[in-house]
Amino acid sequence: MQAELDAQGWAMLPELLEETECDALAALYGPTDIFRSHVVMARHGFGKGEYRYFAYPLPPLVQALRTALYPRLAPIANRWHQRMGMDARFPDDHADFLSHCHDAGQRRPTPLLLRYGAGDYNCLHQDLYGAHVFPLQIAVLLSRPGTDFTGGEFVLTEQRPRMQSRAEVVPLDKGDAVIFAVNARPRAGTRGDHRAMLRHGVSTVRSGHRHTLGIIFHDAA
Ligand SMILES: O=C(O)CCC(=O)C(=O)O
Ligand SMILES: [Fe+2]
Repeated sequence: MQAELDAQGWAMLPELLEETECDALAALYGPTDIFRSHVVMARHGFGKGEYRYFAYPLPPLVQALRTALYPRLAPIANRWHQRMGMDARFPDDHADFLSHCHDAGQRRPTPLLLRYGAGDYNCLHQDLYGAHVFPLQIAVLLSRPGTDFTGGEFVLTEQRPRMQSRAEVVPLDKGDAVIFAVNARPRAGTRGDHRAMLRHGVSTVRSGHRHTLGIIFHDAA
């Protein structure tokens, strides 16, 4: 996972969740008070489809994933920041990082559930919610491609300084996760490291329904 992240700025985590866990998470989607807000993407020009940010306390599985994945990523995040000449460093424990976010006024939870139907899509974007940014995030596909939906591929683009963008499609199956750079990643070049900028999005869903769980490690202002 670490070698792939360093080489391409993203890596797959196959079979992160069981089928039943995916179904249970997708079934949470709806107008209940386990969510703090509801975003209809077309209203903001973000695409078409909708999502809801979880409220605190997060559902136990989401909380457990966020807490358990963070310490595996923090050393990579620290190495990336060093290579990119960025000052921020990340503690080993997610609770410690969150208290820095909270002290800086970034107090609102960012894990989210997304829901797409036929014709929906998610424009290329970056999930930045304030000055504190943990440079890696995770998305888990909760639906089965080819069965629950068609189209709707997870897309990443990378832009190097003064160069054209390159796109990759991440071949996720139900329960698979992708770890990817939130904004910049270090890229080794002939004259040392430089920053490449990543964006992510979802191509148009052709049929059916597609659900995703997003885990972002910084909280929002
Ligand atoms: O639905 C997707 O696969 C993308 C979700 C997303 O933008 C995110 O998790 O930040
Ligand atoms: Fe996103």
